[in-house]
Amino acid sequence: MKMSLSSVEMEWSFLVFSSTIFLPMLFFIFYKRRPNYSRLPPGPPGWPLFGHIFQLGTAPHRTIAGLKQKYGPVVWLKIGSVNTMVIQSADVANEFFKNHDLSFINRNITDILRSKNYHKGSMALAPYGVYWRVMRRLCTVEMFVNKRINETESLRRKCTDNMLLWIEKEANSVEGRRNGIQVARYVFLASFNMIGNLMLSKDLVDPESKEASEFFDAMKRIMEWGGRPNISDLFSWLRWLDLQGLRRKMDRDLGKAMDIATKFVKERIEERLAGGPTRKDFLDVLLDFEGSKNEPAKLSELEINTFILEMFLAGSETSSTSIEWALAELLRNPKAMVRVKNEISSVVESNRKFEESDIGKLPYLQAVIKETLRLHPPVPFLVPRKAIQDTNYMGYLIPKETQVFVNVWAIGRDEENWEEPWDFKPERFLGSNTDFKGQHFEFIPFGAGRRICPGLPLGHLMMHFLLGSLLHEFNWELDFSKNPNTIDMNELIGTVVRKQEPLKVVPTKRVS
Ligand code: HEM
Repeated sequence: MKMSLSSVEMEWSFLVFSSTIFLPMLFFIFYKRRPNYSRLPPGPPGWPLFGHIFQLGTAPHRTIAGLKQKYGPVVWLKIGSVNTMVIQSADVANEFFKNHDLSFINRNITDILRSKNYHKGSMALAPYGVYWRVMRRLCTVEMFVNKRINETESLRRKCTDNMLLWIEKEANSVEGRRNGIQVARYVFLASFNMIGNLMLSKDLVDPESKEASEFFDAMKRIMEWGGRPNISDLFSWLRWLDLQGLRRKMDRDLGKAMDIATKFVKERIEERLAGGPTRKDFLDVLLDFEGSKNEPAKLSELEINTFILEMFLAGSETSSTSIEWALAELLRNPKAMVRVKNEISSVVESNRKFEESDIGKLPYLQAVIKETLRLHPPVPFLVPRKAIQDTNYMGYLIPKETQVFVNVWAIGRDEENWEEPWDFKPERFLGSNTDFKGQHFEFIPFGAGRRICPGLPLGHLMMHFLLGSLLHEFNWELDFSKNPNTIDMNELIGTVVRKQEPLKVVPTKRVS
């Protein structure tokens, strides 16, 4: 009995001993290994109420990139009352898209995107759910699938030929010869018409028509309002005052663009009712849609109109801006210009046009496009995501509703991934398998994960075809007031980052 008691005592003393020695050790080990749920990512101190608004400057992607050195690749900001996390390196982007894509799958809907109920029909803003999945499926299976894209080559040919004619005409005018032409305007119109033909089987714009310039200007303004910081988003309780008048401006310009889209849809519905031809363009696909099981039976008029507009908004400015940056970089880097032109003339005989089928034989042209997108991603923060739930990300507890910027501009210029990251060097992509399809996180200008740009195959083709044709048909020079060192490379921040000073160039037609 005594023996057994002393063994109990011994066991007890052992337990007491072990718990005083080992438990703190275990706790220490556990605590050290446990992800740190209790804190937010680091970031600079902000102002009460305003947070970091005043510190972002005129080019927030550049300002925030500068914070990486001090705060690391995941930065926490308060933009007014909005919790904001910024991701700024390939490694943390990899973790974000591979392991947390679903937790951050929604979008942040700003005040002006509620104009005309745009957010209710938009796929880019739709929350993760049935409607978004239906529209994504239509995009990937019906519109941007390789077969359909290949079938519509002649439409892109027609739009590109028109663009080349417009450019030639203006280049030969007195004004064009003296001051050069704004090339991005023509590329925008060509991209716009390409999307118009795919969507609606129509050439929608002609630079000489009044409606064209009205539509073009409305679209440009919509993009600009979309990229402006808005007090209504920073302090939602001030929304009703619309202090900067952005909601009013958006109502006006989006209303104008919506009216034009509505007109086309109505015409098509009437044409179909009158027994007109089935075109099987994207509008027909939208009108023919019949949902199964939990899906909506048909798409509403608002959904169809908004979707059409969105394709133009998402596809034309991004592509034309990229081509403008590419030409500006080539003019600043004459060796690269000579090399890409030589490559094109070695593949495309001078007595024929540049064809889409040439693109695969032109690795340097492809590298020029990649290098342009690395240095000038048109959407530098991607389309901001939003946390659908509290999420443990990299040991930080990110609250529900936090908006997330993925700073692809900073990632594309990160010394950890790129040698001489500030220089335009297309050859870095030659012989490298790095591409922009969302698998190489050091280079994600089209995004990654479930919400990666669905228009990537079309955007890719349009950019190569348009730039290749421009380089094949013309020699490009700067107007007399500029030289390669004085080209203005400043950015104009909107939904898409454009060149602040539109590139003016003097084209000379190639002699065949
Ligand atoms: C240079 C060309 C283009 C670039 C750089 C670009 C870039 C992007 C980016 C960064 C996103 C957000 C991705 C994310 O959240 O991870 C996006 C989304 C989107 N893009 Fe593009 N894009 C281009 C061309 C196009 C084209 C040609 C179309 C269609 C005609 C298009 C339609 C869309 C749509 C509908 C979304 C929203 C997807 C969703 O939320 O699920 N884009 N794009």
